[in-house]
Amino acid sequence: MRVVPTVFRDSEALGCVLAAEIADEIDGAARDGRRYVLGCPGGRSAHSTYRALADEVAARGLDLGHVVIVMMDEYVDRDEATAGYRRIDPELLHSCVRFGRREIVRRLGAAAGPGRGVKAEHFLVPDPAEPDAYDERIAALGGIDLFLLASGAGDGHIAFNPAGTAPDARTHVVALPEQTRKDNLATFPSFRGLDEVPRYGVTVGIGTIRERSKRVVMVAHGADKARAVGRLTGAEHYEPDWPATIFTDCARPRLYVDEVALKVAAAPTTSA
Ligand SMILES: N[C@@H]1[C@@H](O)[C@H](O)[C@@H](COP(=O)(O)O)O[C@@H]1O
Repeated sequence: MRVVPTVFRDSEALGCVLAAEIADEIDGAARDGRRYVLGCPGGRSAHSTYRALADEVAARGLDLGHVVIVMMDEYVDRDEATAGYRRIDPELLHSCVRFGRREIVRRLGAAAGPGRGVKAEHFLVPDPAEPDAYDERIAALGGIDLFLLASGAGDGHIAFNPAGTAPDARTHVVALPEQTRKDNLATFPSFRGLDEVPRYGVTVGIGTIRERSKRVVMVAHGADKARAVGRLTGAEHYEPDWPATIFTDCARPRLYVDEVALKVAAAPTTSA
């Protein structure tokens, strides 16, 4: 279905509203004695939400012992000798594991207080050595209560699913297209050039996102996401050349954008 965007003044305002929604859901799950499973991207899109969520956790005195964080992807190295894959060193500045530990788990843990943060065993990352296990784990958790989603700026990748991904794809290893790797230069400014961006990733599949999410919020802000916002607002169903459009086929989809991204998306294009 076509999703009408909810428009915010800027990424900070967006993050505050989305964080309050997540805090309500975390609180509601705790009262019902349920776990709460949050799907998370690395990168810039949800950063303001993670920051604002820490403020909510502190202000409300939330205990996060029932919260499970499901990271959507990670870069991997290919071992040419064995043709096997393994996650990159989690200490590298562009590691999604590093991002998740610092910007989500540690930040929320500091806000919650000692013994009240997300438990170490509740921080999940796909393993390229056994990608199927990630789907099984997510299914065993009962699915994902809320999957926060982001779109690649230049090619519409979602998690690391490239253009042309089958709509029923499960967690899998991908060779990253050049445009995805270029997009990631902006996502992780620690990269000094394209050669430093890894060539492989492990990612939740598009089918995993669609079938296992109870609701999704696609987040896009900033002028460089204008093309993404144009595609995301224009799609009724999954369009394989812009994989992030899968969010339109997910349960209870929402699209949160900022004024700049929407304004640039709506501006007439000029030709030379
Ligand atoms: N591996 C990350 C994804 O997890 C993220 O969703 C995407 C968008 O990042 P940004 O929000 O910075 O544009 O970038 C990378 O591909």
